[in-house]
Amino acid sequence: MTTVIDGKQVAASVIEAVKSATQALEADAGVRPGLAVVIVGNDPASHAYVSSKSKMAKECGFQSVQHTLPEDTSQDDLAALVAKLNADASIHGILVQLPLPKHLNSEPIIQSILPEKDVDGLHVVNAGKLATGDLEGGLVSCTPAGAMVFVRQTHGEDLSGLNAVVIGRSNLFGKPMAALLLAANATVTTAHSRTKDLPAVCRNADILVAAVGRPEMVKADWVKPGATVIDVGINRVSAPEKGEGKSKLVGDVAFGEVEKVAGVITPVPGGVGPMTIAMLMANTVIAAYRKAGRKPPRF
Ligand SMILES: Nc1nc2c(c(=O)[nH]1)N[C@@H](CN(C=O)c1ccc(C(=O)N[C@@H](CCC(=O)O)C(=O)O)cc1)CN2
Repeated sequence: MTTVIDGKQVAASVIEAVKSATQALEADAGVRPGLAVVIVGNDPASHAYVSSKSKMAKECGFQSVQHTLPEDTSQDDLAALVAKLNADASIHGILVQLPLPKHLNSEPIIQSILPEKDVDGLHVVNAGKLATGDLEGGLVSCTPAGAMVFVRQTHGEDLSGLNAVVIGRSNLFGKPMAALLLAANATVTTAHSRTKDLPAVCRNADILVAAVGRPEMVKADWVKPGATVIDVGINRVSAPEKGEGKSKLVGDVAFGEVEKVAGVITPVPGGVGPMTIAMLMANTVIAAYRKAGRKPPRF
């Protein structure tokens, strides 16, 4: 029997743990976690994600601040806002929603966030800590941290002897996911658009993680029977079966056929996606604990 992971349910249990940790920190140190979310421009999907983040931060008991900047915001104005948030002692986490409008360069903006407030885990200091196996000292990118919760629930803490394949090598997901799997002792292959015979590489995986942004690319005959398949893709495709002009979300995995082969699989929607926001809340509470000189809980 294949297990279909319920990402909403797992995310809800992370959120409950974040709420308890927030209450404990306020009671113990008088500190309320503060999260600032910055969005530039008019992208509707980004606005939906940001309003979910701000709403969830409030639900967790945080001080939640949202900065909505116009499409024509300059690089200097955005940098000035980040500098202001860096200097604000009531803000423990800063997140700049990606992608930014095309005229802005995201890299210097991300690198200007103080590493201890970089709740997206994208600063080179946090990426470097993860790459060197320091999982306690830094902040880990939210989507891979969430995917890793599923992996731990399925296989436990120690992945010794298991082959893991991550398809995709982005800084936001593929590289940190590979580093997390390696830190848990898996034998890790990072595959990408230049990988030769990708289906054969994937068939070797006990844990297969797809993050390429190509709708339903991973087919049943790419998957080892019984493997754990984590789908990170979120692709909007047309769905004429739902009516003219209608669309639906699909992952990078052809769920209908892969479900019959995999041992464990995440759906899209309702798999890794909800964990992204839950782990952002977890990172914010971790940052607040550290600022207060307290040992943060593990999520
Ligand atoms: N600064 C960042 N920007 C972006 C990140 C990020 O982690 N940091 N990730 C994505 C977008 N994202 C959060 O920002 C995100 C994507 C998807 C979901 C989610 O819950 N998806 C649902 C489906 C939602 C829908 O119906 O459209 C699901 O998969 O079930 C949450 C957050 C890019 N930008």
